[in-house]
Amino acid sequence: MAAASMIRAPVGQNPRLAGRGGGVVRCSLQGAVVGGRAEWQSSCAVLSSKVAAVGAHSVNGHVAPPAPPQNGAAVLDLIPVSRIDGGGGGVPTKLPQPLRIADLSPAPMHGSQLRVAYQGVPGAYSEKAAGKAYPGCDAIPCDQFEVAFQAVELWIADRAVLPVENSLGGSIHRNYDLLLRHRLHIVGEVQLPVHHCLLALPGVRKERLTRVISHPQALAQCEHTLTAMGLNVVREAFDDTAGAAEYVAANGLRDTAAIASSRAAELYGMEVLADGIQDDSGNVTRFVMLAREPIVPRTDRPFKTSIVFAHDKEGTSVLFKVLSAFAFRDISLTKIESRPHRHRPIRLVDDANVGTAKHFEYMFYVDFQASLAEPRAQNALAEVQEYTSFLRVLGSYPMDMTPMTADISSSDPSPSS
Ligand SMILES: O=C(O)C(=O)C[C@]1(C(=O)O)C=C[C@@H](O)C=C1
Repeated sequence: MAAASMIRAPVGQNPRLAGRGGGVVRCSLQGAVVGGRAEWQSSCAVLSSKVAAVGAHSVNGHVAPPAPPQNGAAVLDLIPVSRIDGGGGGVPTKLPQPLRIADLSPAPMHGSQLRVAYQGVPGAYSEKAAGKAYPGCDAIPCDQFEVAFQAVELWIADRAVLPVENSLGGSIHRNYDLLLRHRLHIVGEVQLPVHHCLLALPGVRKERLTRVISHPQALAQCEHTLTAMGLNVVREAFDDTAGAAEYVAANGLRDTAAIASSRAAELYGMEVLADGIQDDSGNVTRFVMLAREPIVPRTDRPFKTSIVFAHDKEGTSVLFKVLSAFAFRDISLTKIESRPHRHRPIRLVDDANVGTAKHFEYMFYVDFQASLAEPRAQNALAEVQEYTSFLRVLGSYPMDMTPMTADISSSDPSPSS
């Protein structure tokens, strides 16, 4: 898997920089807004999500087609952007490259050279998950989940691989919300064993540490082990695990450790103070693979289908009826998640005698173990539609059947949809 340039949000939209009030910011990256998009003095290329939002489609000097073709669109090459001189000189160290014939060829559908967006920087677990999902792909780091969604929508990437749940930390709610807000399809899943290390600058001893930084999920997954190690120090959230390691290294922080992977230690010149610090040795994160088009569901291997629905009727029986539509057909549910209904978060129910009751309204996300190609799944969904006011199939895709103990670098390359 080749590393690629990073896609970043502009200063105003970057949660790493916004509202932290002296918290963790990555001082190694000097922010500047140039020509309507933010660029940082770093080795990474930058695409602002603001630019993406207004549809400028400018990537490192290249302009993507405003209305991408439906099939086999050209995928533009990401090259390092011009760097911004700290003194304001703005001397570009690398100019935009001319488009080549190869840049105009249709996006490959399998494996090598597929451009896969993930959230984080090289060394993040999401990068590893992208490599498991699409061996040999070009992994494209993005600074936010939302940017990874947009990168696929704007044809800058062919796929996105994003975490949705962890065996210790639970659901990654942000991605559930984004799945609903965007129109991408789930085309596969990968489950990645997550093995955390405590990283510090070479020569730093544990006793000197006053702070541990990492992704909130990683901090949660190591909470008890850190305490058992006597590390009752400040724990601070960072955008991703590898980014935390990079930050400690770039700023020479000798009082701060990061929780990240051993690959992050190698990449950023950090020392592993402790290995395997997750609270459970079977710590696993599940990622979904997203694409612009759905895959054709099949029945020759185990499939999972993910749906989201809402109902506008009162009472709990709707949920019961929906779930029984699967139970009666012997379809196992593997996951159920509820999120606040964005457009109608509260329902007021007037009761003449007692007053006004206020109920929260929810969107329900359900994963079930069947392919949409199976009549029993189609019938279950037809029934669910009768009970619900809104129903969307997020995807029907092959289940990740890789043994948990397998070394993913040598494992069966899973579904490459
Ligand atoms: O920060 C990273 O390295 C990530 O890839 C993100 C992430 C997550 O969002 O859950 C992925 C896997 C681990 O559970 C910890 C963090």
